[in-house]
Amino acid sequence: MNLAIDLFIETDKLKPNVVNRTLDDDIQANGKGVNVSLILKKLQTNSTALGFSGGFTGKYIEAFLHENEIATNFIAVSGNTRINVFTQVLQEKNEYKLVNKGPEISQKQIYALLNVIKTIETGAFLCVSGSLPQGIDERILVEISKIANEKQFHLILDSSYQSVLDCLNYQPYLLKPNEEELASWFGKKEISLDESPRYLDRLIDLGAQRVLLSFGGQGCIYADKSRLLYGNAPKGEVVNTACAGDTLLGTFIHGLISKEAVETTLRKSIAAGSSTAFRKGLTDFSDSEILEKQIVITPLERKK
Ligand SMILES: Nc1ncnc2c1ncn2[C@@H]1O[C@H](COP(=O)(O)OP(=O)(O)O)[C@@H](O)[C@H]1O
Ligand SMILES: O=P(O)(O)OC[C@H]1O[C@](O)(COP(=O)(O)O)[C@@H](O)[C@@H]1O
Repeated sequence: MNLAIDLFIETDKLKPNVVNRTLDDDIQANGKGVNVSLILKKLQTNSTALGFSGGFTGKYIEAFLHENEIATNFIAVSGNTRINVFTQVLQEKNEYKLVNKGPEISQKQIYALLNVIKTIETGAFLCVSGSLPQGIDERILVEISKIANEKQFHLILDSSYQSVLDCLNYQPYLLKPNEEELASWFGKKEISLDESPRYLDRLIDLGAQRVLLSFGGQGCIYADKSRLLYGNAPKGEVVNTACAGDTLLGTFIHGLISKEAVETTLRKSIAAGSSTAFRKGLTDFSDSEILEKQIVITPLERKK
């Protein structure tokens, strides 16, 4: 719902109160759902991007999607679609991620989006990713889950909000937390890779049909009722981890739509996510084969 332009900056140093001249910069049409649509398109799967679009920044994203032959059905709002800033500071080896709130959305505009969602056909896939712009209560996720359950379309949720747990009553098709989100849902500071399977099992017991847990440089775990699989992440030089999760998810959704074996899809998705982490923008899948060779998919034992 919350489109974004990502401004990516590379700088040697970042010092307060002086002019910091940067080494490189790049502007990318973005937002979690937009990234999923872009990745699907690179894999020859069509989608329609939904959400709220405002001002010149919203128009830039719409134009970029159209250039890439991706359909859009955005609700126009006043104010500007946000610009998020990602700064790579070379001397520090640190990445600073500044993510803004997004424009204010009115009740009428929220209803307009819900009405679009109500027209989604049985068997289709709806991916709801990322933060909500201002004026939208997180309970909208529960409302969307209810609609998905009634209409029987496949709902994918990539969201940090606590309300995701209430969505589980409506059996969402797939959840994509990272380790921080999983920990916060269960009121914990952190959850290690080893500890995570039992929390994934709890999400499945509560109603999630499948969960894809991303673990940054440690890779990813996939869980459904019958399978629990782990894939390591390949090694490489990290350039910009923003959008790695969206790449992983977009590639995974493509695999689910194509009814590929889950082990194959998991390997391809981790490779794609890492490929995005190893460059400035989204992967073009050119290094997928090489990265996939480093990934081993291992079944994990379920602890009772
Ligand atoms: N440091 C890293 N090294 C290699 N791969 C990475 C790294 N960080 C992220 N990735 C890849 O991107 C995927 C998603 O990363 P993650 O940071 O967990 O997502 P999110 O952005 O949703 O938090 C990982 O499963 C992995 O494949
Ligand atoms: O919707 P949110 O949670 O505010 O995050 C938006 C940001 O997430 C990203 O899409 C990246 O997400 P991931 O790193 O999880 O793949 C950014 O590039 C974008 O600016």
